[in-house]
Amino acid sequence: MVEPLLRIENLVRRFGGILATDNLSLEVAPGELHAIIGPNGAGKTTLISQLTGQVMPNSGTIHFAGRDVTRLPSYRRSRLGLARSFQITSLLPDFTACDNVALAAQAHDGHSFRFWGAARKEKPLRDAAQAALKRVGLEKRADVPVSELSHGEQRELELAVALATKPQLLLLDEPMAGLGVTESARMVALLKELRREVTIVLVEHDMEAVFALADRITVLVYGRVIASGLPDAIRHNDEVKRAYLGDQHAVTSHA
Ligand SMILES: Nc1ncnc2c1ncn2[C@@H]1O[C@H](COP(=O)(O)OP(=O)(O)OP(=O)(O)O)[C@@H](O)[C@H]1O
Repeated sequence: MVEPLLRIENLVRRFGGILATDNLSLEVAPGELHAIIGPNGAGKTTLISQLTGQVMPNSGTIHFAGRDVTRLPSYRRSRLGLARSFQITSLLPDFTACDNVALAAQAHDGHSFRFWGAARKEKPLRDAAQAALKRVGLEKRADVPVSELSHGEQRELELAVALATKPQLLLLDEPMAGLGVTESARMVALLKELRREVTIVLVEHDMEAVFALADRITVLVYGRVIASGLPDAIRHNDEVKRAYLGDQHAVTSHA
């Protein structure tokens, strides 16, 4: 078997009396799109935050690209190729789309924001930003301030910001949140393109999107993995149906 790009072993994280991550183990192979689903409060965001280093586990290990990154600070993980796209928008509204991406690329290269004024005009940074914008279909919106972009475009821009750091692994926390039907379809199409180039861990409530995109799906309930496997097996898993998918969810495949 290929060495996994991400290997999580026996991860535990408590918040007071709440066990947000309960002895969780999981592997993600290179090139895979691995979806993580589960009801509200199941611990999905807490897991992603432990992968990026924003939350430290109480115990357990995280290996990324063959290295133990469990105790590494976020910026070191980012340099190794781990990027997160945020559930809550982290864009600078008064800056243009291109500036936002260039800023992310510059921060990733280890420069402080103090040099931003000069960097803004720096050609290599702007070229890298334009390339990332092109990958998400926003090249014609490069000079538009974020505040004037639609919600769907802002979500695409968040992806471009993450891509500008040239990640090996992209962690996406609810990229479909708040999107309408047309915008969601665009996002699914975009992720189908991106998944050819980068390994993705996707946290998402939109089951149509999850089943259209995922190679494998892991289901969390109360911080615990209750099932992990191919989409078809998850769809038909009785415990998953009882705990999460239920009869009210019409889980259909786009494929
Ligand atoms: N900083 C924190 N302090 C205290 N409790 C927290 C903290 N972060 C998360 N929790 C708790 O940990 C549990 C898991 O929360 P988490 O946000 O990871 O779930 P989630 O699956 O991402 O939920 P959602 O689908 O609603 O985003 C919840 O019970 C939550 O209240």
